[in-house]
Amino acid sequence: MTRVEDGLAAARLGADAIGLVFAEKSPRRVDLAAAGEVVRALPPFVASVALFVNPEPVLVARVLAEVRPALLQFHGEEEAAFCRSFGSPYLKAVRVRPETDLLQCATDFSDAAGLLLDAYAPDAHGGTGHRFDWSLIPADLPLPVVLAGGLAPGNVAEAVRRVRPWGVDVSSGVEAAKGIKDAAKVAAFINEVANVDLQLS
Ligand SMILES: O=C(O)c1ccccc1N[C@@H]1O[C@H](COP(=O)(O)O)[C@@H](O)[C@H]1O
Repeated sequence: MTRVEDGLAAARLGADAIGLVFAEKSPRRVDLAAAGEVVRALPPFVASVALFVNPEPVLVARVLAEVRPALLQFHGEEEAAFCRSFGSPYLKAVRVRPETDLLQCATDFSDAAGLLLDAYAPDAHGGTGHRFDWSLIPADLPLPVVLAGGLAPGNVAEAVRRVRPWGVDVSSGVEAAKGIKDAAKVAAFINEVANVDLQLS
C-alpha cells in the first residue's frame, strides 16, 4: 500500500493485513511519512506488515519507531539472527524453486511467525506476479505458511484448496498500476478466499 485510501478500502473489504514496501528498487516503495499515514488510518485488528530486501538495520529501526508495523517481512538473503535482532515478529520470505529445502528453511527460521512462500525470479526479490509449483511445498512444514506469488482473483481459490496456507498475500494481482490497488480486484480476491469450500470435517 502506498495510499491511505487503498489501505482503508482493503480493510473495509476484509483484509487481515496490508503491506508496506521499503525495498530500495521496488516500484511500490513507500516513504516513512506516507507509510505512517497508512498505518495510522487502519481500523483495529488490521495488521500492517513492513517489507524489506536486505535492509540496513538503521532503516528497519526507523520504520519500527516511526511507522510501528505489527510485523516485519524479509525478502532478501537475511539470516535468522538478523531477522530476530529487531525484537519484532517477522515473516521470512522464501523464493521457492525445485532445489529449495523448505524443511531446512523452517529449521533455520524456527522463531519466525511464518514462512512467506513466493516464486523464484533471478532478477527480483518479489512482486513479480509469477507463481510457482505449489507441489514443492511439503505438507508437514512446521511453520505457518503464507502463500504468495502470482496470486489473483482467478487462481486464489485453487491455491487455498491445494496448499491450505495460513494466509494468502497478493500484490500485483490486485493492482490498477504499480503501487495503486484496484478496489474491485481486491474485493474479488477476498470474496474468492472467503468462499472457498475446504470441506473441513
Ligand atoms: O512488491 C514489490 O515490489 C516487492 C519488492 C520486493 C520484495 C517483495 C515485493 N512484493 C511482495 O512479493 C510477494 C509476491 O507479489 P506478487 O503478488 O507476485 O506481485 C508479495 O509478498 C508482495 O508483497
